[in-house]
Amino acid sequence: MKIYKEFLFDAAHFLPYAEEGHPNRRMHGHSFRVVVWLKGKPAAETGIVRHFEDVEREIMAVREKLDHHLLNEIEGLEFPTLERIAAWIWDALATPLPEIARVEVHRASCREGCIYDGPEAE
Ligand SMILES: Nc1nc2c(c(=O)[nH]1)N=C([C@H](O)[C@H](O)COP(=O)(O)OP(=O)(O)OP(=O)(O)O)CN2
Ligand SMILES: [Zn+2]
Repeated sequence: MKIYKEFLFDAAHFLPYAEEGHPNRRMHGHSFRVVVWLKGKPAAETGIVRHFEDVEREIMAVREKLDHHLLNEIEGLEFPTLERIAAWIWDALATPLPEIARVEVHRASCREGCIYDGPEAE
């Protein structure tokens, strides 16, 4: 069974590999919506896979590191594409939430997104 929790963040970034003069190379901002999925068997005694309070605490700690930051300045996000952001969030949550099964990062304004099912699914 899978459960999910969403969070939103806003951040600035630029894509250093873009051509000189390309808008992607200039610093700009986006609003992101992230969906974190956890997979497991609900415990017989509680009926839950993982308490949403635990999930909320961990994803808010991650959100704190991303929201209103320049993503390029964050270690591991020097090339802050949707793909890198999804993998970075996975890596940040994999230890505290080992039931993690998927990270979705959506950028609604561009109708774009990325789904990452972890390193073993690559
Ligand atoms: N595969 C990917 N390609 C691109 C990514 C990415 O993360 N993965 N990111 C970008 C840039 O972030 C770019 O800003 C997105 O550009 P674009 O789709 O042109 O959207 P806008 O910046 O115009 O969107 P707003 O509506 O202004 O938010 C490029 N490629
Ligand atoms: Zn961008």
